[in-house]
Amino acid sequence: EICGLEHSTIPVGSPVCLIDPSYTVFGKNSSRARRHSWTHSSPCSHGEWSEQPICVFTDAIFAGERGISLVTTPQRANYLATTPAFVEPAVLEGINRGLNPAKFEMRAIPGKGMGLIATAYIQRGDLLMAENPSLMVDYRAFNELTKVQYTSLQGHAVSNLPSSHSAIVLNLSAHTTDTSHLTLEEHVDLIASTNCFDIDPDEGDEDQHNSFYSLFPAIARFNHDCRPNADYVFSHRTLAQYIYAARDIAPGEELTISYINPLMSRAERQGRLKQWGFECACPLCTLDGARREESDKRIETIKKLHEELRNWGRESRACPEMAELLVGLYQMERLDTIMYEAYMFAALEYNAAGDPWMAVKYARLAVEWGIPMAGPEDEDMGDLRELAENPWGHWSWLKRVKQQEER
Ligand SMILES: C[S@@+](CC[C@H](N)C(=O)[O-])C[C@H]1O[C@@H](n2cnc3c(N)ncnc32)[C@H](O)[C@@H]1O
Repeated sequence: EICGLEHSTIPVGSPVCLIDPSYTVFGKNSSRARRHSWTHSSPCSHGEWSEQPICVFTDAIFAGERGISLVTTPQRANYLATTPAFVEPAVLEGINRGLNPAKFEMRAIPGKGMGLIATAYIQRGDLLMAENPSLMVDYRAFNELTKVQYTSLQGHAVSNLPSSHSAIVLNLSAHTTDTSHLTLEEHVDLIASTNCFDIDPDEGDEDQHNSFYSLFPAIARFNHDCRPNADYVFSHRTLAQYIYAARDIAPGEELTISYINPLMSRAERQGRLKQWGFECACPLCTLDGARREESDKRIETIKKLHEELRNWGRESRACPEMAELLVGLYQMERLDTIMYEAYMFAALEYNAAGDPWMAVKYARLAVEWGIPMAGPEDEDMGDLRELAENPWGHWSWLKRVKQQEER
């Protein structure tokens, strides 16, 4: 209990509990140390073995009074409050808004609850949504607190949001039709487990071990497909999740993302999706026996090729033909959301074999497919741009040839 407040019912806009600046990661004397005016910052819970309390921090005026609630330690809340999303509101321009004109709408989808259907032609790379989280729950809460403690904090976190925002959150799928018998805490916990994404900490966050379980209420309406037509990427700068089209999409098609790693066999995928509480009936999972087996074999080969292509030691058998095989297998498997990976491997192998023109072709393809999926700030994208500009000056130039000569 660091704020002396049990249950905050403080009106929006009243900074009621300023966190001790000694909790900031920058230290008391740093110019970046600052107190954030959380509009609500209680209650707190302390796990039996925890070093720090875990509290609810709500900024009800975040993102044009949309609001955001964090369940985390004071130190991490204060760190997040120093990032551009909080201190430079201009970076949030265009986020949390629908497309104009709209290119999709929410409809009931048989067997899946609600979902999103394209109403206009969408091009690969088009931005479909950009949204800040309503709720971010530090994994420390799950690791250090009892279920009663963390569900209570989650309940407060949602109640603290502006009422129109909390109503949207409480209207999300809780993966069970009848929620009338549930307490608020149980209801919020079910909503969180049905809809949250794991968001890894950024480089400046000292607590690198704990991700944030994060809820984006509009993005939560995307259903799963093992071969989806859209993908997501998170920006720590804007604290927003961005969804981009991974291929061209025709009106009438459902917009989907993958909730899991696509490079898994059907049995593995089904096992993982059962944890989300549903049996996947996507086109890939419902292939007939022989075609399903072929898909599984392709995935197995892709994983073996990854091992060879990632190995820059002398013992690797990697070569451009192997990378071409990988590109072909990705295409056969319709791995549109990660196609850039295969192009990246091909660019590096051609360059390492001393074929600059094929290297530039694949580097350009990797950047073209990768920017919407991995984000323009992604390190690999920077490396591939350098390769495309100057293959001879790139670290991979003739790398495999030199190794063969040394043998
Ligand atoms: C993040 S929500 C997606 C939106 C949800 N359908 C709704 O009505 O708001 C995840 C839940 O949607 C349903 N769902 C998503 N993808 C599905 C799929 N491929 N097949 C069946 N149900 C699916 C499951 O109930 C899952 O727990």
